[in-house]
Amino acid sequence: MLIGPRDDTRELEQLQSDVMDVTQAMLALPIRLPRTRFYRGLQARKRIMDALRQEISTRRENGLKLDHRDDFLQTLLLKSHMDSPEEALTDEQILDNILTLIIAGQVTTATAITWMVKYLGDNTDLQEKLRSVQLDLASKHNDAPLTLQHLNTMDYAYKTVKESLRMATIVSWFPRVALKDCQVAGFHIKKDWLVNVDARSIHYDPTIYDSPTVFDPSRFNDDMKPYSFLAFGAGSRTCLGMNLAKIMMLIFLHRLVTNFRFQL
Ligand code: HEM
Repeated sequence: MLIGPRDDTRELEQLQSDVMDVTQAMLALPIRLPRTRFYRGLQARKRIMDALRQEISTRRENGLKLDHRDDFLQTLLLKSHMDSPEEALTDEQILDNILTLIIAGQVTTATAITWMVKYLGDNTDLQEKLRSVQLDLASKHNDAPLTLQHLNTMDYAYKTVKESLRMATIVSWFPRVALKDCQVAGFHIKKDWLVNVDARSIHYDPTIYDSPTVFDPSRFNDDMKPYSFLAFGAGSRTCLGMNLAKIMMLIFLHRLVTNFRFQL
């Protein structure tokens, strides 16, 4: 989707391991010494950028318009090719955009799906209920390939996705800098203070969610308090890939429960 399918398995494995190293470095102490997690992340980032640079130059050599790839890198390249020089993205900006989307979208979604499988494996009664709803939907759709319209009818599955995201809280906190003195819920916050929004604590707050440690998709039958569900953040920095992630999780869930029965 971002840079098209990779033909070379070794290249793909290297990319996956590099993405993992960059992700882990983001949570490491910033010590630039060989063998540290941070240093490994920097090296991995450089390898990813070099590989992407190589990909860009190959596509340019092949002639962008003749190279009929249907992925995000191609879209950015074609756009920068057609834009006026002042508006066009530089290669470095294109590379940064692709790397951001790989890092922000890959491990988050994979981790969210893994937790969803675990919660359903632990709660086989809910899994059974979901299976029956999804099989019923599949038969109504005559087992046709899934479309957005189909996904929009998957109410219980969507609540299962949300409940998994609440309990797993993949991005646990969002660091911010206060731009001016302000008050939040009676607390005085001074300009330049570092503030952490603790999404996990909100997701497990019993005054917001009844029995917060219980996996219960039906809790989302009721209207929610504003800012009580922060799996994708909130406000102007809300996750850019939120809808894509929800779609990927829904499709995975549908395929999983309509084909397998599992327990952990
Ligand atoms: C289940 C999967 C995902 C979760 C839980 C998730 C979570 C988040 C959260 C909490 C933020 C806000 C961070 C903050 O406010 O500091 C965020 C931002 C972002 N996410 Fe996601 N994300 C997911 C999937 C994706 C995907 C699939 C993509 C793209 C392909 C993506 C791209 C981004 C980008 C670009 C931002 C930064 C937005 C900005 O700062 O303007 N995410 N994500």
